[in-house]
Amino acid sequence: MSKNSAHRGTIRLRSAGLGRERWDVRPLHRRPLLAEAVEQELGGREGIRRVSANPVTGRILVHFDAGRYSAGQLKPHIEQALQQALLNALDVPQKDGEAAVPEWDPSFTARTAARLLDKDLVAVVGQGDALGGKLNKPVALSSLDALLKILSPVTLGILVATPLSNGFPLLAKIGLTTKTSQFVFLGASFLALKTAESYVDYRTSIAWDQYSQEAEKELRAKVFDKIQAMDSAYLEDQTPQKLMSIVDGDIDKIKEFLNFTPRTVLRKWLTIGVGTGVLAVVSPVSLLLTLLPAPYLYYLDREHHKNAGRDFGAVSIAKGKVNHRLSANINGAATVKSFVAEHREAAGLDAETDRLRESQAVAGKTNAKFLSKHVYAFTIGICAPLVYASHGMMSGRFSLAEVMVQMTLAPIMLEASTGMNQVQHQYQSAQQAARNIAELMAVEPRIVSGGKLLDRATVTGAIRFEKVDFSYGDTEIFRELDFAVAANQTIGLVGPTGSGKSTLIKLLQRFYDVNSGHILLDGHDLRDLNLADLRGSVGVVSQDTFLFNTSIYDNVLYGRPEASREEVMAACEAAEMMDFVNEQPEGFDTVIGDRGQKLSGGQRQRISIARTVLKDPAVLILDEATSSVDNETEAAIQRSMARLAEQRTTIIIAHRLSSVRNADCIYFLKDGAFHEQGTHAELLAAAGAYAQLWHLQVADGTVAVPETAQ
Ligand SMILES: Nc1ncnc2c1ncn2[C@@H]1O[C@H](COP(=O)(O)OP(=O)(O)OP(=O)(O)O)[C@@H](O)[C@H]1O
Repeated sequence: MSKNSAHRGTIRLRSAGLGRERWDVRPLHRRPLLAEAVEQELGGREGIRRVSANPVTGRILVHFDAGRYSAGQLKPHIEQALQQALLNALDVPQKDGEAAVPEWDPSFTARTAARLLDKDLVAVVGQGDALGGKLNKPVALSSLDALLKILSPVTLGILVATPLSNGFPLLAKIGLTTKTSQFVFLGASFLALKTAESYVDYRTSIAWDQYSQEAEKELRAKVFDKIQAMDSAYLEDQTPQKLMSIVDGDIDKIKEFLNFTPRTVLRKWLTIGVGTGVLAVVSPVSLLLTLLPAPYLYYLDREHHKNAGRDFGAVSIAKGKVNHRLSANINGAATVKSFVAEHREAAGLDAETDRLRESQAVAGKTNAKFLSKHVYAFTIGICAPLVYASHGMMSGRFSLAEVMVQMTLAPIMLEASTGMNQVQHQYQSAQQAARNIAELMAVEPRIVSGGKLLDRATVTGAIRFEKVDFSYGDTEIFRELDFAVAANQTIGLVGPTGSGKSTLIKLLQRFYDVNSGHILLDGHDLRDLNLADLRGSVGVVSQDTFLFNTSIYDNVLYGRPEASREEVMAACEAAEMMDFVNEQPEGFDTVIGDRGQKLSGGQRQRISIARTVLKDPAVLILDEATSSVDNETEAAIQRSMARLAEQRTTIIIAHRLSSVRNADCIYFLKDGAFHEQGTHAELLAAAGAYAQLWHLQVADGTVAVPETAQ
């Protein structure tokens, strides 16, 4: 058979219309990365307008200029795109200017695709030689374990046959001439083998556990480091659930795979290998009969996997819906109660649990059906070699010992030859998990620390924006923005929602880099500065305070972990939080709940201020820090913030203008540019947008001010 005919159908035209064709491209099946790469490769070719590759179906839909290609002419382009995508993925070096593989070679693609599958898993799990080397011990123990598991039942079989046998010449050769001595020897050997098996079994489990746990630990640390190093643009694009599913679910899948799959495969192959060797000597016919039912059992297994996948998928969806409703009800308990919706919610839950029960019943039936079929086929399957062996004994072809060997080996080998679907499933699931991890690890953070160190104690906090252009993707936010804040000055940033105030602060902390222009801190371009020094010099108190589910004390200490207890206390005094801390049941040791939900907005805000006081940054940013509290609490918080603002550069962002009234300069930002700037008095006198907003807020009571201040 020629190489090409062996791979006929790898790429096949499925349907065609004017300017569009759908192709079956088998190597894309279940390979999302490859599908994506082929989309790019093919999409870049002349006359191709749009390509969508579907890794679930292994099909590719191509829209093209009808005048450029006629029906079926796309095949060589798909072939080349596929091959090129594989070469790129494998980093195969290309000769200068030459196409890497000029001719389509399906067997190359099949081989390369197989390597590509391994590549992700190996790259993710391998992590250099360290873990690879640590495989020796579990592999050796597993092999020994598998060997013992097959030797002990065979020994038992021979032991049982001893009283009715004529004695074993092999044992006679080592001096065991009587049946009794052979019986005792075989009994002792069986006991020794079983004892060894039990011990080795235990050591094997531990060795694989250790191996997989170490892999999990290293992997989790690497993924966590990677996420920590990612820039804001990337993180804002991801949902927390997606990252959590990688850090948690995908790493778990790889751990489970490493813990169980290699040892299962080893055991199966060794059992089949050794069993085949022994049976081939005792009786090749018996070997054949033993393995005869294996393909049918494999088929049963495969069908079951398909059906179970479908049915248990439905169970998992139904379960997800029940859980979702339960968690929405628990989290939104107050809303449910206030709308007196308990009965409605209970009825909804009832319907969901009914659907769950129905789907579980279907899945249970599928399982039971499979089990009974499997047991039936298995039992009938092992009958054939056993009947053959018994008949052989009657006709004098086999001794009882030989029959016993066949009887013990047949079920063990048959069992070993089934269940490969499960192994395959575990492999595929680990592969997908490895792909997700590999994708994450391949993302390069765009914000990289500069080399210039800053002495945080001597930073003055002078800030300058020079002709700063910035956009989120295509959305332009700032164009040639210029402004400066002198050291120790306090400025206010106000303006309508969406005008770019928070973006300016993100740029100042280098969560994003400017498109062009410069932002300088103490005369240094932020991109040149060591990132930790830069961020250590800037402190932010925002409306969106994130607190950890630990004690009040630990949350404040987060600002500067090396601070002394006295320093923490002083920071808390400055934030005027001692009164409320003393009212808590356990004072500073009170644990404040997830995100600090056991505290009020104002109390959370004060912890956030104390944390920033402790950090003692040269530049202080107050981003809507008092927007969620009442006027009285605002006044108290502002006192603390005023203390915090002394001797440092402060930027106050606020919608409530009373928060910025005392600033040295107030900037009114609109559509990414400063429309007005000046002191409160100057801006009121100018009677522009700021003054208008101020009068509005005074009129509706948003700000409470003495008459003289108006
Ligand atoms: N991560 C992001 N990706 C894309 N666009 C963004 C992102 N963050 C903000 N924007 C957009 O940039 C513009 C400025 O947003 P920004 O948060 O800086 O405004 P703001 O003045 O702080 O608004 P507010 O007063 O409501 O907090 C808005 O149009 C917003 O939709």
